[in-house]
Amino acid sequence: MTDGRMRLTLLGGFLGSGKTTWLRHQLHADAFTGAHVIVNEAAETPIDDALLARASAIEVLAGGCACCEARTELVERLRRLCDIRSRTASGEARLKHIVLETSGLADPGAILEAIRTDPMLVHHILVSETIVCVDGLHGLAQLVGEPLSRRQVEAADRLVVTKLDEADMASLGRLVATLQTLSPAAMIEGAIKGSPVPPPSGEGEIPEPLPELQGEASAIFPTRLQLDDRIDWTAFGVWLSALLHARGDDVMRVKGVVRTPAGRLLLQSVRKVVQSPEMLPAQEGREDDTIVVIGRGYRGEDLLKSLERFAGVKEQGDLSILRRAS
Ligand SMILES: Nc1nc2c(ncn2[C@@H]2O[C@H](COP(=O)(O)OP(=O)(O)OP(=O)(O)O)[C@@H](O)[C@H]2O)c(=O)[nH]1
Repeated sequence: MTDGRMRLTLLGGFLGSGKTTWLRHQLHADAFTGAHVIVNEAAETPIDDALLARASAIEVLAGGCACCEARTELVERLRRLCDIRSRTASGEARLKHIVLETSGLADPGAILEAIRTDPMLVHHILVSETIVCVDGLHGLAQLVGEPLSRRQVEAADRLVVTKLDEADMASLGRLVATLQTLSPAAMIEGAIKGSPVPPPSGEGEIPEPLPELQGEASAIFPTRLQLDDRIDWTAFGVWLSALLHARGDDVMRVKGVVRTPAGRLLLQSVRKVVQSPEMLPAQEGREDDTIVVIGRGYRGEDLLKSLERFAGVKEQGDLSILRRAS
C-alpha cells in the first residue's frame, strides 16, 4: 500500500558487497519495471551506471555519499522527480517507483531520515523497502571492524547475502546467525551473481562476538586514477596485484572501465579478490580509462606515485601515464 505516494526502494550495503550485480540481475529479470534508478557513487567517476543499462531511466549521483556530502543533492533530485510526477497525469507514464542504489560508504538510516524529514518528500515518497547486500566473503570481518557495516545491516528490511558460490558454508552460517542477532526482523536471502538462492541457515550457529567500536577508524576515501593509452597494461596488472597483496585490507575496492585494444574492459576487485575482467559493450561519449581506488591508511598521491614508478611507461623518460588524480 503506497497511499498514492511513489515507492522508493533503498539498496545499500558495504563497498563491493554486490549491490550493482544484484540490481543488474533484478533489472534483467524485469523486477522494478518502469522504475527510475538513481545510482550514488562515492567517487566522482561513475562506473555502475555502465552496468545497469537495462534500467528504463537511470541517473548518477556521483562525487559523494547520499547520506552526507551528496544529501542535499539527493533531496533536490528526488524533489525534481516528485515535481515531474505531479505534472504527469495518472496512468502508465506516471512514475511509480524509484530505486536508489547507495554508495558502499552510505548509511541508509541517514538517507531514510533525509527523506522522512523533508516536508515535500514525505508527502510524495514512501520508502517501501530497504535492501542491504552483505558480502558472503568479507561480511563477517566488516561487521567486526566497521561500524558502518553494522549500521547498514541494522537499517535493513531485507538482507541479501551475496557470493554464496565463493564463501565457505561454516562462515556463512556464522554470518547469517550474526545478521539475525543484529537485525532480527529482517528477511534474509542468498544470491549468486545476483540470482536468488536459498540462504544458508544460521540455526545452531554461534553469532560472531562483535566488539564495541569507538567510532569509525580513519576515513575511507576514493582516489581517481586517470590513465592514458600509453600505459603498459602488463605492468599495471602486476602493480595492482602487488598493491592488493601488500595492502589488501586498506585498499577495499578497485573499479574502473578501461579501453584496451580488445575493447572496453571492466576491472574490479574487493579487498584481495580480483574479478576476471569483463568486456563491456561500446558506449558513445563515455569517459573511460578511469580507475577508482577506495580505501584508507594511505595518501592518494602516494598511490599515484607508486603507479607512475611501477607501471612504467612505454616510452623511456615519459612519466605522464596518468593525466589526473584526485
Ligand atoms: N563470485 C561472486 N562474485 C560476486 C557476486 N556478487 C558480486 N560479485 C562480485 O563482487 C564484486 C563487487 O560487486 P558489485 O556488484 O560491483 O558490488 P557493489 O556493492 O555494487 O560495489 P560498490 O558500488 O563499489 O560498493 C564484483 O567483482 C562482482 O562481480 C556473487 O554472488 N558471486
